[in-house]
Amino acid sequence: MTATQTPVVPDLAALQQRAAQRAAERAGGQDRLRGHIVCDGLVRIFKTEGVEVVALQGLDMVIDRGELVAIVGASGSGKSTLLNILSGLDTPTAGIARVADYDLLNLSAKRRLSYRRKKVGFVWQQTGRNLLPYLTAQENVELPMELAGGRRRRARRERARELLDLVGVGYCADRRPGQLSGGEQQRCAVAVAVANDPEVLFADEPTGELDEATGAEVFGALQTINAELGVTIVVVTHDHAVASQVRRTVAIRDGRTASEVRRTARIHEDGRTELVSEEYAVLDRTGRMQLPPAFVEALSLRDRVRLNLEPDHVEVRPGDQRRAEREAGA
Ligand SMILES: Nc1ncnc2c1ncn2[C@@H]1O[C@H](COP(=O)(O)OP(=O)(O)OP(=O)(O)O)[C@@H](O)[C@H]1O
Repeated sequence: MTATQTPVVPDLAALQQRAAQRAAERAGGQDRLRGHIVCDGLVRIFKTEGVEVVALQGLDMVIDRGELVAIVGASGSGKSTLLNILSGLDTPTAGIARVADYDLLNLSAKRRLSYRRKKVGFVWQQTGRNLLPYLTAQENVELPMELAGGRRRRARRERARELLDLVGVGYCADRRPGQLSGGEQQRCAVAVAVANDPEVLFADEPTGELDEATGAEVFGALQTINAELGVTIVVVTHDHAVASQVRRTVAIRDGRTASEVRRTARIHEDGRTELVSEEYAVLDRTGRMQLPPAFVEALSLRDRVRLNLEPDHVEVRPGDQRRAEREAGA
C-alpha cells in the first residue's frame, strides 16, 4: 500500500502540503517562503504607576509562509501581548517584530493602518468583537472590503458569498449575528477576517467560548482558509484539540519561547501512517534555553546544573547529585 492509499491521518499532511503550495504561489517562489513572521529578541515592558512588568523578555519565533501554528502557554505568559504586537495594536519596547516585510517597531500611522486593513486579519475570542450586530453575515463580510476600497459592489457581494460558503456558513448570509450560534458567528468572523485577502490571520482563542464539537468546526474553517487561500495562521489557544491538530505548537513561558512540538506524518512499511510528535526546546542566539518543567521536577534540578559536552549531545545533571538522589528517593 502506498502513502496515497487510505492513510490513518491523511488530512493534516495533505492540507499542510496544499497550504504550502498555495502560499508559495502567492509569494512568487519558494525562496521567499522563509520567515513570514519573525520575532527576534522581542521585548515588551509595561510601566504602570512606576512598576515595570516585563511581559515579553526576548522572545524568538519564526513562522514560515503558509504555516498554521498554535501558540500555547499559561495565563500571564505573554500570549496576548505577542498577538497584540503582531496584529499592530501595540508597539514592542525592543527587538525585532516583522510580518510580511512590515517592521512593526517602526510603522508610521498610515502604514499601520494599511497593515491592519490589508495584510492581516483577526478573529477574537469574543464574538461581539468580530461582527457588527446590526449587519447581516453577508454585510459583515462586505464591510472590510468597502472600507479598503478597490472592489465594486457586485464583486464584494460575490466574494462575501464565496467566503461564507468556504467556511461552511453560506446558509447564514442573510442572518444577523444574534440569529447565529456561537460557532456560526466564529466561522463568519473567519470569513470577515480574510475578506481583504490578508497574508496572515491571527486568532486569539477562537474556540474558547465553544463546546468541543462546535470548536472543531471553527478550527476546520481555519484549516480550510489555510489550505485553500494559503494564508499563514497563528492561533493562540488553550484548546488541546486545536493544539494537537496543527503541525507546530509553540509554547511560551515567562515571555519567552520555551519549547515547540512538531508533528509529522510517518509512513510505515506496511503503509500505515502515524502522526509523530516531537518536543524541542528553543535555543536563542545567546545559547539560552528553558528545560521543560517536568524534566526539572523529575530530577529535582535547582539553582545550578552540571553540563557535559559529549560528541553529539549535551548532558544536564543535577549540580548536587547526592541531594537529588535523596530527594528522588524520599
Ligand atoms: N497593559 C498592561 N499593563 C501592565 N501589565 C500588563 C499589560 N498587559 C499585560 N500585562 C502583563 O504582562 C504579562 C503577560 O500578559 P498577557 O496578557 O500577554 O498574558 P497571556 O499569556 O495572554 O495570559 P492569558 O492567557 O490569561 O490571556 C502579565 O504579567 C500581565 O499582567
